[in-house]
Amino acid sequence: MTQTVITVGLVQMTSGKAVQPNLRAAEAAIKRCVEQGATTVLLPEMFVCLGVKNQVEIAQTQCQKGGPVRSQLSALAKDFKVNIIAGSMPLMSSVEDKVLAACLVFAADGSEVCQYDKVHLFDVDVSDNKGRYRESDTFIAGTQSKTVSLDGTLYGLSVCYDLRFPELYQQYQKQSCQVVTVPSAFTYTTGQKHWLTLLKARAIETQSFVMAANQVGTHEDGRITWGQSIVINPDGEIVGELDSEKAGELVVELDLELCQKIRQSMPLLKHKRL
Ligand SMILES: O=C(O)CNC(=O)[C@H](CS)NC(=O)CCC(=O)C(=O)O
Repeated sequence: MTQTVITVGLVQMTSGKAVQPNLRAAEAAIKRCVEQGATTVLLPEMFVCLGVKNQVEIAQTQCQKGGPVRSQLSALAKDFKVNIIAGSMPLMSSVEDKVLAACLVFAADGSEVCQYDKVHLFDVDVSDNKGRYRESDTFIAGTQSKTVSLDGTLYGLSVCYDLRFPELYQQYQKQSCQVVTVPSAFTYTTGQKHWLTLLKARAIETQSFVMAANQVGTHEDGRITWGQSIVINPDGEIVGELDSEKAGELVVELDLELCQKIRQSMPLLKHKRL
């Protein structure tokens, strides 16, 4: 049945390099979200392993189909009867020694229902303690937008640096997505400057809810991420947010009728000329 008000959860965590402790932290956080009524939970980018060099090995031995990560997430979804939009994890690609940054979606019956591969790779110099980010050294870019319907709500999927490329979200607007998801590991430096503004812009432009779950704090590889996981409504207002200091969960209600109301009173899609 299609619901007009849904309850969603976002997980903000400080992922380290080892897979199992990260998975256990994600599991505990998902459980807390479900206890607060969430029926769909979003995990951040690379919740499974952040800042590692052996992504290929992790993809092959832990994130492969039927492997420990995907079986555990599937079991979690089924046991807690919750949809899980699993931020991202490294998955094998058709290119040797390169992995995809994949956002897998698990429905509440435990089935894997969608895979979105991060399209824009973060090959950027940032004035922070790390300085140089070259995601394409280990990752290969996806090429397609992806939507997924969960309990009758249509979600448009993206990951982190994708947020800076509005044309991806314009596709989700054209497909009438009600929610777009942005699991992230935004740096502290760029997050402080750009995170909120970009997320608000995407919500206002697409007239949909934006759910953004971010990594937070100082990670094992020394990098610092921004936190401030947040939900913004189609009118650009903040529905709820976490702080930029510590791990936690955010559970909020989304009134999906607001998408329709806003789209009716200001029909951006109809007014598009280019
Ligand atoms: O590499 C990993 O282990 C996890 N992946 C990430 O941290 C990714 C790629 S380096 N980070 C971003 O895309 C940050 C984007 C950002 O901060 C911005 O757009 O300003």
